[in-house]
Amino acid sequence: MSECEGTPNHGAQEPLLAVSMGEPAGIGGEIALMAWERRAEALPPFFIVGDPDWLASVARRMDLGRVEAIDHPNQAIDTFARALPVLPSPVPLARPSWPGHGDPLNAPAVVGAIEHTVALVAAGAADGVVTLPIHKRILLEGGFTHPGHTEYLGVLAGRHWPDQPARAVMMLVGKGLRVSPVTVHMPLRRAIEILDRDMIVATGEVVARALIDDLGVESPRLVVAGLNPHAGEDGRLGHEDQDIIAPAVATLVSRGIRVQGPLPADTLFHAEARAGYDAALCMVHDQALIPLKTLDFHGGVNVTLGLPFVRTSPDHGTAFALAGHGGARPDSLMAALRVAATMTARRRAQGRSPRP
Ligand SMILES: NC(=O)c1ccc[n+]([C@@H]2O[C@H](COP(=O)([O-])OP(=O)(O)OC[C@H]3O[C@@H](n4cnc5c(N)ncnc54)[C@H](O)[C@@H]3O)[C@@H](O)[C@H]2O)c1
Ligand SMILES: N[C@H](C(=O)O)[C@H](O)COP(=O)(O)O
Repeated sequence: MSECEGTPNHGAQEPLLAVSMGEPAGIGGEIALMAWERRAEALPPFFIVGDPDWLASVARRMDLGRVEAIDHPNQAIDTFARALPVLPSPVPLARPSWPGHGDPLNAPAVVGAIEHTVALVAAGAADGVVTLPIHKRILLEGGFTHPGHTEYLGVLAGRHWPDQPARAVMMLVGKGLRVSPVTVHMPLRRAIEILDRDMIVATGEVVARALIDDLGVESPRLVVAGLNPHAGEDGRLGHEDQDIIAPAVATLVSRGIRVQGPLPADTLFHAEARAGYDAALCMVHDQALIPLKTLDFHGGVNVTLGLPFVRTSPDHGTAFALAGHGGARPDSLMAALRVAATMTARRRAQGRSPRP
């Protein structure tokens, strides 16, 4: 497992990462400033896409870092040496933001920053996207219609790269573990209702491809978790394992992917089990994210696979209770920046980077 320890390639062209501002009332601003203060710890240069006044006020309140507005991403690398660069997003905040008090009226600015960040990468102005956490309920109350970044980034990929079919797949990576949920942000009851063979096969194919191309695993070994207790106990504790998951695994095997399953999920994540595979496909969100966040909450990184561009994120959310109080740790964001830099360097070496 190398993603979280990987150092960026400071070669001829340094990776430059565009970071969307996320929820302004959350901890995103302060962890970005903390990460900038620790830029000497093998962090790639990055700039925030968002509201410069908002970030400057976070910096003043928390006595953290320095902020400098830039007009174009090509100023970011020079600026990064003396201040955290902020490129104004085309959609300004509607109202001033207070730590811990998200405002749905600011949702268009939060979403606008995500959109602009992807547009910059599509235009070749940055290598990859890192997103600061959004607050999903507040965005939904503000009119956003997508349940998370992962789903929306799939839509934006189609908008900017119409000739490159994308299937956005969530993967969380942390020390010794990579997990991908097949169903993501939806009620558990609905996830079980819609789970089908095609979804598992499509997710498995994206994961296997990305492990090779983006994460440097030459011959990936996948495992697929069962859905029911003990993977259904041969149909006595539920039918999905036999009727849906086993046929999906057979299809993946027939397509040349090294994969086993369905395996009982309760015994899939202990140390010896983890040593036996490179990524686990899980059937529902929490089946994947609980083990990852338990093992490596502060080092975990959320990566979106299957896109024409690199996107990573810290594995945590807006942590409203911490915002403005100084207790937030920047570790997961720093890991996300390093993983994005490693992935973009790899894509550049393969001739797959949008940045010339
Ligand atoms: N990438 C993202 O945009 C993302 C990821 C996860 C959750 N979220 C969203 O964030 C919101 C809040 O979610 P939540 O409360 O379930 O999870 P959370 O990750 O915000 O907080 C969970 C716990 O971890 C702590 N914590 C989180 N980040 C920390 C950090 N950097 N340093 C120290 N402690 C930290 C919090 O104080 C809290 O106790 C929700 O709307 C959720 O959807 C967004
Ligand atoms: N499920 C993710 C997690 O808990 O880390 C989180 O909601 C972020 O998802 P997006 O990156 O799709 O917003």
